[in-house]
Amino acid sequence: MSLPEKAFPVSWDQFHRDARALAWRLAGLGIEWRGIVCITRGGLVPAAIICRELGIRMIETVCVASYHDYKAQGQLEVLKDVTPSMLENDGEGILIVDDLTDTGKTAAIVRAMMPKAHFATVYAKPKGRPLVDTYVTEVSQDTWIYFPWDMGFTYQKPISDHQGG
Ligand SMILES: O=P(O)(O)OC[C@H]1O[C@H](OP(=O)(O)OP(=O)(O)O)[C@H](O)[C@@H]1O
Ligand code: HPA
Ligand SMILES: [Mg+2]
Repeated sequence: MSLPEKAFPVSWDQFHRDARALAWRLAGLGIEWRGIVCITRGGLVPAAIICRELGIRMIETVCVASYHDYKAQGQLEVLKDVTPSMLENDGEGILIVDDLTDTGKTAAIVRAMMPKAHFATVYAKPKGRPLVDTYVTEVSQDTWIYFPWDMGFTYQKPISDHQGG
């Protein structure tokens, strides 16, 4: 298995804009949402922005973990299931939110819980894209997305140093 080599760093400002763009797309669908189910932990951040924009106040979580090591996916664990009221009518009217879909494994497990829910992510890689109904930006499979909550300020080498010039 090859690990993603390219980097796609995202600032707070960029993430806010992209999550708002996702909210605009979702608003355009004209669906009256029963509630949001966000996939922790990454889905908490876009869910906060989307529920504010769409006026949704019923927010639930499904707690899933898989990337225990940096860039490497391990065993997928559902740490907490979604509350039963979200599962009614196969999840119809429910908006599932995550920060991104990569291999699509997390999306597949949550979709199976609520097959009629609408699945939205801010970013999508090609393998995960078919599992998502609405997303904003696609990045290639060999790219790692660096989210602002995982980052700090560090010195950056000049580009010429990387080129060995
Ligand atoms: O499409 P996949 O290959 O399944 O990967 C996507 C998932 O991986 C990350 O979560 P992670 O399991 O790292 O947990 P976190 O949200 O707590 O960071 C990300 O937030 C997605 O939920
Ligand atoms: N960035 C951050 N977390 C992730 C990624 C990524 O590209 N893929 C799966 N979890
Ligand atoms: Mg996650």
